[in-house]
Amino acid sequence: MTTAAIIVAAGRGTRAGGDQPKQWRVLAGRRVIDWSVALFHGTAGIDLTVVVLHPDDLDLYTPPPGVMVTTGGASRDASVRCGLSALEGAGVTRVLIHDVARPCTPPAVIAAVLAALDKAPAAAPGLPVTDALWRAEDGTVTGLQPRDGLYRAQTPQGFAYAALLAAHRAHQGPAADDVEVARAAGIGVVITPGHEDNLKITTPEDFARAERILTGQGTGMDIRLGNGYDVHRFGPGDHVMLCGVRVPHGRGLVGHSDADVGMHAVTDAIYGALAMGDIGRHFPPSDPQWKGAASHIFLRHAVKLAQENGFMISNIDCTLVCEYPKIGPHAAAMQAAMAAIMGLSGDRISVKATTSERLGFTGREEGIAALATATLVKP
Ligand SMILES: Nc1ccn([C@@H]2O[C@H](COP(=O)(O)OP(=O)(O)OP(=O)(O)O)[C@@H](O)[C@H]2O)c(=O)n1
Ligand SMILES: C[C@](O)(CO)[C@H](O)COP(=O)(O)O
Repeated sequence: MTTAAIIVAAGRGTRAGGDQPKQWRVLAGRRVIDWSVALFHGTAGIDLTVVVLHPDDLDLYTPPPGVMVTTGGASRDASVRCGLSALEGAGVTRVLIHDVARPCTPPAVIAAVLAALDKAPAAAPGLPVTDALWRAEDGTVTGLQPRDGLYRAQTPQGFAYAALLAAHRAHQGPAADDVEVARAAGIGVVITPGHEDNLKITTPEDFARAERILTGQGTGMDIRLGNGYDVHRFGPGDHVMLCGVRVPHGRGLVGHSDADVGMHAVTDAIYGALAMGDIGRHFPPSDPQWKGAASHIFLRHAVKLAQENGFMISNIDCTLVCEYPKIGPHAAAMQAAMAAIMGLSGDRISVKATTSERLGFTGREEGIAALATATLVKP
């Protein structure tokens, strides 16, 4: 079984506007064509990739090693025929045809088409129409169009190679896509799951949406990661505050506030994920009102800032670095204390510890260090 992908890229992109066809525009740091080729070239299940270019564009494209280039025709179906012909004699058994203008296709969409081709001669992704459909004239609704059984067609569309080549050669007149050509030749086409992110860049507005998807923001989720690091030195005292828990110890930690080094690292991780500075910026040590302050004030502030900016805290991971006190016996209480302050369930907070093998300032028991990571999600 040899599977090829044909990427049709010979269109002029007239509806998308701009001073060059849409496949040459840069989105999220890469040209549209490069995103689309990368969906297939070097991907498991795809053995060969062919890019079909307009004759005027040949100089614009240096194919990655292993990618074939051929020239297209005056219409999409003519370009597909050029791509299919270029593969003759290459031993190809299955072929996927993809629009270069769909650079955001989720891998699962491609995988579903390939899987369906194991059992059917043709398969293509589609999305059921969910909105009501109107008929209209001059901007006024003239009637309703039943949407039952209607799908929005996407690519890649997959076929047994020889059957599609024969279907294209026999086809008379234009065709919207290869499913139309295959059906005209009596080939049944299975519908596989499409995806909203699999948009075809058609109009100028589509570029911004495609860019959001390609930068990971089009999933509807904005995911941020922040880290925090803090150190406090030991001084006189009979306990230390660590992650909201009073832990008996022969010495205390020195600081402007209660010196809860773990909670400070967690707080800074949240500020970091929000790109909103650190504790020192929000609670300056020069301000006497924070002298001896309980550190949950800082953590609550960071959590509130996250909420005000539309983020929920997905998880926190905090590591305390010290020889003593031993953290293990208190870790569960620390998790519970921070979960209560942050309004999270305990399984989203991790508190763990390590020694530094007696090396460095923590190894010499001069102080305690803490590192933390926070993941914030805006749904
Ligand atoms: N002669 C053509 C026409 C279209 N296509 C390709 O077919 C796909 C779908 O077509 P469409 O979105 O309509 O692209 P364009 O034809 O470039 O756009 P427009 O119709 O706005 O000019 C695109 O990947 C396009 O490059 C092609 O290879 N050869
Ligand atoms: C093949 C196709 O992408 C299916 O949706 C589409 O038909 C091609 O684009 P066009 O805008 O119809 O030319």
